[in-house]
Amino acid sequence: MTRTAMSHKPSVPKSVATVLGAFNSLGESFKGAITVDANARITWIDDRYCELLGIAPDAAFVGQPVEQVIPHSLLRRVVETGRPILIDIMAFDDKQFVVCRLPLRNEHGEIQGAVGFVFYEEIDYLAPILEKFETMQRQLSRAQAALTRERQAKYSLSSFVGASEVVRDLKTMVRRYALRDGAALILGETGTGKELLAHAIHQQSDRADGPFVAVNVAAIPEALLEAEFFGVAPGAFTGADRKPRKGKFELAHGGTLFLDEIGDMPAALQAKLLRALQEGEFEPLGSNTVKKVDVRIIAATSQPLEQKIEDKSFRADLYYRIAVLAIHVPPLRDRLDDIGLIAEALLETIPRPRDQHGWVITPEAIAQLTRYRWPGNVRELRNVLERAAAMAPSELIDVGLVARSLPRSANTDPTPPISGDLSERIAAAERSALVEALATEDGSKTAAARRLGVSRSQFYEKLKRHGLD
Ligand SMILES: Nc1ncnc2c1ncn2[C@@H]1O[C@H](COP(=O)(O)OP(=O)(O)OP(=O)(O)O)[C@@H](O)[C@H]1O
Repeated sequence: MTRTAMSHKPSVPKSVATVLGAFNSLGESFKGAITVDANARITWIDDRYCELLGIAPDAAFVGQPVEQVIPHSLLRRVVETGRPILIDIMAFDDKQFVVCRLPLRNEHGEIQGAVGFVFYEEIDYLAPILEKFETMQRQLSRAQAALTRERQAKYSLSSFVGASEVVRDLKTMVRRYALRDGAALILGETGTGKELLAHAIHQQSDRADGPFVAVNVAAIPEALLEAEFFGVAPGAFTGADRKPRKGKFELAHGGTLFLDEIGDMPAALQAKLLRALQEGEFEPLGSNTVKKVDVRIIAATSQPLEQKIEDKSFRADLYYRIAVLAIHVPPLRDRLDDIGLIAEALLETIPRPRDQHGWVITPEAIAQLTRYRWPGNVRELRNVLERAAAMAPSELIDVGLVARSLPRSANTDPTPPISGDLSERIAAAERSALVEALATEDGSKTAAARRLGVSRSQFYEKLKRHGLD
């Protein structure tokens, strides 16, 4: 139907007239009706509804999209889905009305349009429905507020504990990258704090007020990944799971999408992600219309992506797109100076027995922690401390407790705790450095010597002196 100004008053469609007669008998409670055509353009509005909407009955509304006259109308949904909305509540000013929307079909069952009826009911039997509606509205806004809080970044840069030089450099880089809006890639072993840094980048960026949405690519079954990322359009599936839902991309609109373990992303999804990054748009599953989004991607991986590019399991073009801002998080064994600070910060978060003030970790216990290689990094450190805390008879975490909480392999190193006079302490520190360098370099003496800045022969001589050869 074309948009025509109304020169004469349109008449009630025949199919509506009978129902209208019945509703008219409700008297004051019936507030009117409206009909639209198959394109959701208004074909008729009854006088009482015009009055309610505050428009003149002879206004030029015929032919206009229904939302232009009634912004929250759902009649378009009824013509598009062919499904009635038998009962609903719609607000006008400070009053709430009960509305009923039905599709109108021709004799072949084809959708011709829809009709909406409006009731205002002060009599008692609608009060429970309205009350329930208001309660649900309240619960919904509480749940939405909780969800918004949940989607805010949980950590700031100060949550990443550490004062060593590598960590200070890392934080400087994170601050710099936070101010740029491009995709970023965080690389590092498992448990090094990559997710924590992604939160921090978001929190320091102009997107801090927007959502922070995290997806662990490796944790989602491949068959569900696309729907999880890009959402599902209405009617995309005919099976049980046919509910339309938003994907993480859309949920992150205006904010940051953190893709953990991006190296595990299947090839087909990599192509879609690349397009979404390049064009800022994507198609939900089962839809042929594109959605535009404004999302910053921060990806993380503990796998060597270059190797995956070589064996063709990761797209080079996607890698170059996300690796423009690349951050390498060093493993914990490369920042052992920070272990005391990190351990103390982690202990603060471990519940302590009721009558204690707080955990106290002894210097010897910290020294013991620095002798381990930490393949699971800070996450493993937390586990070890939790184990020690669980065994502790008091608030004191001492070297014995730590030794018992470390994996058995860690305790095979017979390095004594650092104590005694200065020469003994220097000797113990040297021994510890030798063990540590060897562990970091996977037993390679040449690399360990280089790491410590001594010649190979000096290194061998020291190993011998400490009984480590
Ligand atoms: N420097 C740090 N200071 C304090 N806590 C840290 C630090 N680094 C990591 N953590 C804590 O260690 C745990 C693991 O960190 P996170 O999940 O960020 O690591 P990740 O590198 O993303 O791990 P994965 O690769 O396995 O996903 C978290 O509880 C985190 O809060």
